[in-house]
Amino acid sequence: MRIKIVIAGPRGRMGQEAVKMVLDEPDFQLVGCIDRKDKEVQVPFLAEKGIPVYRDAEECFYAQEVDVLIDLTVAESSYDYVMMALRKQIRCVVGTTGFSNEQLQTMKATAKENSTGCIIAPNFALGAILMMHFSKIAAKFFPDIEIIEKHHDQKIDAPSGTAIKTAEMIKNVRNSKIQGHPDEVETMQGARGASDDGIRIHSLRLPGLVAHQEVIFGGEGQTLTIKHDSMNRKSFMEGIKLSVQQVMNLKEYVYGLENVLDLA
Ligand SMILES: NC(=O)C1=CN([C@@H]2O[C@H](COP(=O)(O)OP(=O)(O)OC[C@H]3O[C@@H](n4cnc5c(N)ncnc54)[C@H](OP(=O)(O)O)[C@@H]3O)[C@@H](O)[C@H]2O)C=CC1
Ligand SMILES: O=C(O)C1=N[C@H](C(=O)O)C[C@H](O)C1
Repeated sequence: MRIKIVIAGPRGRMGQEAVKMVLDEPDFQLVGCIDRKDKEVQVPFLAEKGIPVYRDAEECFYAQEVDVLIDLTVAESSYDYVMMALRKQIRCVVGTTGFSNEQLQTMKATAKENSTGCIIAPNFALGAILMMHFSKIAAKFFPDIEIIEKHHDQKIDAPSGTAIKTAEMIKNVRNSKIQGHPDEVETMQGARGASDDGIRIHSLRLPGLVAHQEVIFGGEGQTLTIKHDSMNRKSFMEGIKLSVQQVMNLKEYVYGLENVLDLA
């Protein structure tokens, strides 16, 4: 039996790539898409294959038998789609970033209440998962850390979901630390970037970029840089594919792809 999938956000940069990936994967079946624009708006590949596009998520979930919702939209809509899906015991694979902690906690609780799998992955690129994993290891030895994330200039949220997740993973192994000079002064607001428990996060937005992150560790007489670059959005597709396969066997919420990979 093929896994029946609905994609939310099929016109987006990620959504278009995900539509191609799902259509190319013999074990997957794209049964519909959710798009906020009218049905007349053409989404590449969908019309010619006769795949229905729904403006209303409720209508989509009512009309189609769905195993997995893949959401690649914005936090505001994603939260509503995911909550609706989980309440109908439809598993979710979510790449969307920019959720509040409260939204994440509510989705977690709803997945549990409905015994339904939900993978929220701020980054689906396997290299990015390793970059975060290696950073967690390095942080045990080098507690002075700055994260520089660089993205295309159409990205809405800052810092990136990946940078937030990286800092969170590091905080699990590093004691709280105020970095830099204790009397440090910003003569221009924002010069030192954001601070998450002392870890500095800098967000660059430029045309020409896709998705890139460096985690820089400083120690006595040395620095260590762990860096990952996504050159295109195909880099995320292997992780989405894996998440769809894994979520079929899950009955709860998982935040981060490292939790379904064997990194030992
Ligand atoms: N986890 C990962 O590995 C990755 C995650 N991302 C994340 O995925 C998300 C999508 O990224 P990307 O494809 O570049 O973004 P795009 O802006 O290209 O696509 C977003 C899509 O969501 C739609 N959308 C926007 N607002 C709403 C709304 N209120 N209701 C319904 N649909 C809406 C947009 O429609 P419209 O055109 O009408 O605005 C568009 O089709 C982002 O959160 C991004 O951070 C991105 C890359 C990798
Ligand atoms: O918006 C993007 O493009 C990306 N968003 C994700 C994030 O916020 O970390 C993942 C990747 O960096 C690309």
